[in-house]
Amino acid sequence: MEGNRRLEVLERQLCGAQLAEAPELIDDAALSAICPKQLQALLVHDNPELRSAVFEFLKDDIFKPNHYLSLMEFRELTLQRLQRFVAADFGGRGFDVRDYMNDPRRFMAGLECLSFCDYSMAIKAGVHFTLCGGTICKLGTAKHHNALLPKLNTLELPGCFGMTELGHGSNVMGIETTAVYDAPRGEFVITTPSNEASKYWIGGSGQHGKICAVFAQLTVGGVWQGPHVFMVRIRDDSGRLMPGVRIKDHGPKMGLNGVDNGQIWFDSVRVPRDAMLDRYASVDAAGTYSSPIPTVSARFGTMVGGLTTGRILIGQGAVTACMIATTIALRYASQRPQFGDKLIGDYLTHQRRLLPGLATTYALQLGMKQLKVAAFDAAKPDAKLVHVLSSGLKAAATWNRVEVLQQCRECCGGMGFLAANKIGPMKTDMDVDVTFEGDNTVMMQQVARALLDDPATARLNAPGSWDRVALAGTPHVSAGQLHSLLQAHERSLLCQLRDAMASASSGKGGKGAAAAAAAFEENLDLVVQLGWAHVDARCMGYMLDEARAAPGGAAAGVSVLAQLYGATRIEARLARYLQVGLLNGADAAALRLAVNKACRQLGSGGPAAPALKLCDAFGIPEHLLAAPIAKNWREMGQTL
Ligand SMILES: Cc1cc2nc3c(=O)[nH]c(=O)nc-3n(C[C@H](O)[C@H](O)[C@H](O)COP(=O)(O)OP(=O)(O)OC[C@H]3O[C@@H](n4cnc5c(N)ncnc54)[C@H](O)[C@@H]3O)c2cc1C
Repeated sequence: MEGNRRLEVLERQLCGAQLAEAPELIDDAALSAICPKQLQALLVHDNPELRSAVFEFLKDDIFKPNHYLSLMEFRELTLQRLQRFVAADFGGRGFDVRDYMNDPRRFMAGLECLSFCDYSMAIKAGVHFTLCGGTICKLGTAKHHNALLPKLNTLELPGCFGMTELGHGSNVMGIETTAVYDAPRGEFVITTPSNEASKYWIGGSGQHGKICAVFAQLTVGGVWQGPHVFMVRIRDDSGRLMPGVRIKDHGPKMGLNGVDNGQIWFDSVRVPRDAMLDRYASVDAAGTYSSPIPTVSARFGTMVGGLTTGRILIGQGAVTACMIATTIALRYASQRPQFGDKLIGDYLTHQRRLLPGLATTYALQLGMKQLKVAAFDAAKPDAKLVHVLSSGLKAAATWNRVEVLQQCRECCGGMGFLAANKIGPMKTDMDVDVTFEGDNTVMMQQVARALLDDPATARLNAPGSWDRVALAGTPHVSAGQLHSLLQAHERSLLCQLRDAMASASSGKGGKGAAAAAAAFEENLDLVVQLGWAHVDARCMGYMLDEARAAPGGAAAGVSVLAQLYGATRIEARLARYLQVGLLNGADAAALRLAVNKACRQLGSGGPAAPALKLCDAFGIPEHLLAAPIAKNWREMGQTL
């Protein structure tokens, strides 16, 4: 009897793949209620006047794309663009690096707008203002602020950020450059002890940089104190290299060629005692080192923990790129027929390739919004939350960008390959965002580590089997079902990793923390999946919160996309859901049909497709869309 029932269940599950009917994800009434204006207010939520002023400023001819320039001409143009930016007054206050401390949202908003125009300009500005200027702001004290920030504001002192070395990228603690205090002369001596210790990839150092925030291992009175930051002049006012400084220009890269990256060696370069950024540690004239933070690792963690703005900007830039590329590709799809009258946007494959990316772009934009609230608005920011969100969202946003831009490029066919249509140059210029400001694989490990270190993890129960959330046979899949699936998926990974580490550390021959760390490494594939799972569940939660609080026309748009987002994130990781029993074969089949149906609802209808309204809500100014196929492809080569 029991055997028969099991056979029946098995049969139902196997046949379910054919029999499932499409449950509804999206309600048609919600689609017609979408209001782009209300949605835009929800998505872009701070400094509207500054944003409009920067967008207006970017109408100048100097910001028009020019794909015919040589490497050196492009670098020169990028520098000139930045000079224009620092000279602009943007309705009265201009752009001020001190806003990194005083008004971080304004600081972010000003720089965010540049990535709508050109990534080289955005990154050259980011290196100068955020990495160099922000480091001075956060790790320096009044003497550094007063002496350096006014010169950064005018670009009199183009700044660089010297953290990475040839031999030490992701492992920043391992850098080898040394700074030894010479008490009789009251100076630090900065040295590159080996070629592997040369500063590598340093943005702005190849040609234009004059000052660099150099990370070096500090020794005072023979005692090693760990990495600290020193402001070192690398070129004099007329642009000649300083004594003891050697720089090799990296030359052409696969993209981002408006930025002059370079490699730097320091040969016993002497800098005054004041060159050390001393907010968290200082050395007095007699050579006494002091810091309120007792250990090297805690001190370094505090120093780099204060520098998350750059990481947030990179994540936001990736979301912006997805907005631009998706808008271009969907607009083109809504006008371009192929095989008779059928618009390419009406093919299911097209909808399947573009619309999950649109939903993810919304999810990540709302995730970035919450990250900014956590990082900049709280009276006392929750450092752990900021760390988890900034690491996870940076990785998710940039990996998502890789996928979205590739799909958009392919969906535009040959037109996607034309530089004038913007997607291609964005793809090559931005490819590095998965690597810099924290390599994505390493970032996802940081997320997982923080989750596993949380004492609440130890109390999570891991059931023998996970409760299935039945999608097959229901007429409608609710947001609650999707969200609880995403959360259960995250919990399943968390429990599996926690148990693997716990049994390694307590098992026979286990060696406590070292054995747990080895188990973590043994399961790095799951570790990265956990990072993703956390971001997916959090973003879905943020979307649902926004939908509950927003006015009707915005709530409709967010909840429609939350449905597609949740469903497609689950679909992308289906193997795990099936493996742990959160879904069965019939649910998987039903999910596929539900996603197909939702994509049809959003993407069909040519220029009237609801997806286009959702793109309008990004509020991208027409002059910054700058792709002829986003306007009227039939006029290519004539008026466009
Ligand atoms: C265009 C560009 C501009 C840059 N600008 C600057 C700048 O201005 N200033 C600056 O200081 N730096 C800069 N960088 C450096 C950048 O931050 C580093 O490239 C980055 O930190 C990665 O280091 P890496 O290149 O040595 O790669 P590695 O750390 O060697 O990583 C190589 C590969 O190994 C993997 N890996 C590494 N460690 C682990 C691990 N623990 N577990 C699993 N996998 C691992 C990574 O995922 C990656 O795929 C720039 C880089 C580029 C490309």
